[in-house]
Amino acid sequence: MISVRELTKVYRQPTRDVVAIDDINLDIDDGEIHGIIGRSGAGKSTLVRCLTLLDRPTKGQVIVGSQDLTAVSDTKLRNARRRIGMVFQHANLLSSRTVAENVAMPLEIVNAKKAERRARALELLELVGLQGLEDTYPAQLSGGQRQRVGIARALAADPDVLLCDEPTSALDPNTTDDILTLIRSVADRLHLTVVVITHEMLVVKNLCDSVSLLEAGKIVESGKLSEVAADVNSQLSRSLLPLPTHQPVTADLVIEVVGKADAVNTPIGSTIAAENPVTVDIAAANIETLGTTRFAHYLLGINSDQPINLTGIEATLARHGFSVRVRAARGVQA
Ligand SMILES: Nc1ncnc2c1ncn2[C@@H]1O[C@H](COP(=O)(O)OP(=O)(O)OP(=O)(O)O)[C@@H](O)[C@H]1O
Repeated sequence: MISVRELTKVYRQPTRDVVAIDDINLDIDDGEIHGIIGRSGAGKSTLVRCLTLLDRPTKGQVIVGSQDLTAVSDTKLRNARRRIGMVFQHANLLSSRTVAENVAMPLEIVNAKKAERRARALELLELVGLQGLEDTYPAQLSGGQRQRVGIARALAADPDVLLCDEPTSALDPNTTDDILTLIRSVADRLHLTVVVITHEMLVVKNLCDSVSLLEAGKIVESGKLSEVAADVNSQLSRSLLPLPTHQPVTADLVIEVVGKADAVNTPIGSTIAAENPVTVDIAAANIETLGTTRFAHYLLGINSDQPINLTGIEATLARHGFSVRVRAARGVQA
């Protein structure tokens, strides 16, 4: 379990203070993959540095397992940090060292014997699918292979937590998919808790169990992927299940609805019209699988020759687990 409590980082500048991280609270369960998504300047890099205590937070706690990293002395911190393996955007491998030597570097710091380092490196290289490449040099590898070496190196000291900072931002789409699949499989096999910092929704969609949205140093939304996706009012839901471009909708009532795609047996329009005296047009739709669940996001234009009972429509949709957001209403009963 990782717990972040009231984490705050203020950079004091001569003319003003910059609050880069603003009172963040977060709990990540053991074995969970949690994505923290934010735009440029949201505070992602600062958060990574504070989580690893490379930068001392101004206030707050970072608790890994039962150890409060903010409470340990600088000398003990080096040991405590070994529980967190780091994966970066660029693997930053040493070009003068072989792949196996790069993987084993964290073990040099703890004075592991040469044979032990080599054995561990070979084991990890097999885990990340690079068996046979142990004696090659980084320059002989592709970007994706170098990132695999970076992941193996992050696992060398047997961490409990993997902290991935923009792990796929420098990779092409196919290699991104491969690396995300690899992170998922090593996390499952080694029962790691993973924190992924990213600006790419694709990473959240394809890798994470839960997600937080970071904006101006604050977490403004957070939850299990399936929960945030199902909430039509959440910004994350709109990014996870974006509607395709569509014509402007003119109708008495225009609503967006999100829910589990398999929760309705008949098309959504028939489901609503069966219980309400209205006609329903689907103006746009997106059905996507997140984790193991298929979600549907619809934009619906609803018309009737009598005043529309919005509460009745919401009740029908709620019974099927759909959340509703009203975009425009002009023929709706008060
Ligand atoms: N050392 C520093 N001194 C002063 N301000 C800083 C410092 N580091 C970061 N900041 C400020 O803190 C805020 C968050 O920056 P940070 O680099 O953490 O964001 P980010 O989400 O990682 O952005 P990017 O994706 O562009 O790297 C920004 O306003 C930035 O200008």
